[in-house]
Amino acid sequence: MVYHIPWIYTPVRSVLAIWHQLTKAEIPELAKCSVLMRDRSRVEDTIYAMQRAGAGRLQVISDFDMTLTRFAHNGKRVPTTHNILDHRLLIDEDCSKKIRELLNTYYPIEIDAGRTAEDKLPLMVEWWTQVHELLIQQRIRKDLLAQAVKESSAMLREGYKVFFDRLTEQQVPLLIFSAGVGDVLEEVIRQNNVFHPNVHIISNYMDFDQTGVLRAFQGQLIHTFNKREGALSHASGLRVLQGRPNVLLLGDSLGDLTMADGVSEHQNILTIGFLNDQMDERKELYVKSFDVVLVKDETMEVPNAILKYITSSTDNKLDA
Ligand SMILES: Nc1ccn([C@@H]2O[C@H](COP(=O)(O)O)[C@@H](O)[C@H]2O)c(=O)n1
Repeated sequence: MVYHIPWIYTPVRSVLAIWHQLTKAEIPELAKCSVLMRDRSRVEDTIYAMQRAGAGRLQVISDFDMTLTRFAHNGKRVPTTHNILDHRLLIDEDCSKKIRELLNTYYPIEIDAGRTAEDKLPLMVEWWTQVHELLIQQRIRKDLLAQAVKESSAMLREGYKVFFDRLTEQQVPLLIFSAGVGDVLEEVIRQNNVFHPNVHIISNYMDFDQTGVLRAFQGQLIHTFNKREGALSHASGLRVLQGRPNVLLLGDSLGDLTMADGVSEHQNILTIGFLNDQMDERKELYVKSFDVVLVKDETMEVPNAILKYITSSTDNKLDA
């Protein structure tokens, strides 16, 4: 009502604005020049609302390849979970050549800013299906996967340990939702000592026969642009995620934005997108689509700072 009295309107608004500023999230990492935001105020309000709700109401949903793992290191591409399988122990030269040709054909399509997701979808199915067929023909042995991962240049982003450990300490579930290969993904996080009990994975898992030889892939294929289906069929059923309406979502592809579609009665969703490749072509689209965009940032610095802020109220309670 006071708002209807003009002379009181401005002071009340100013006091409210100052109060808002004072109580807003203070995260200096958001001021880095690699951080882009369409609406900084909305980002801060969302983070603040999540902080007030606390760690007990939070879940984190993250993509894996090129989101939790680096895109490049020392100027060289870091392998995805599929590419880790391109190892002499697992596949022969001819298969390796074919898989690389497919990557060179389809990866540019996956990241093409000029094509729609609908347009890309059948082509992604083609890519994944052909590669999985080739891998099955190679009769890959389960017992050799760990060694292939060990000898690969797979690398999680700098600051990954802080990220995984913080979530574990705060008992926040982490759902890794990946169109990569689940068995390889598990091995990467196991070898980095962060496969904690709060980590849940939805991915393409291999199906081995009794002798431990790859014979198929389990369940419905997950590729970059059908994560919504997986979110509705698998993630929505995960009991550990129930009663956690606030979501911190991390991805590197626009398809990753649908990973939280299975969260019922969500309250606050903050999306963070790593823009690793084709920066100039995709910047505008990413800023429109993700709340926070991290341009060519190989670290977990910003997600860690946001996470620390959101879970800081629980820290205080634990200290008390
Ligand atoms: N044969 C393939 C198929 C896909 N990729 C890449 O893996 C990424 C999928 O995994 P997410 O954890 O990011 O969902 C995807 O972005 C493809 O570029 C591949 O390298 N080889």
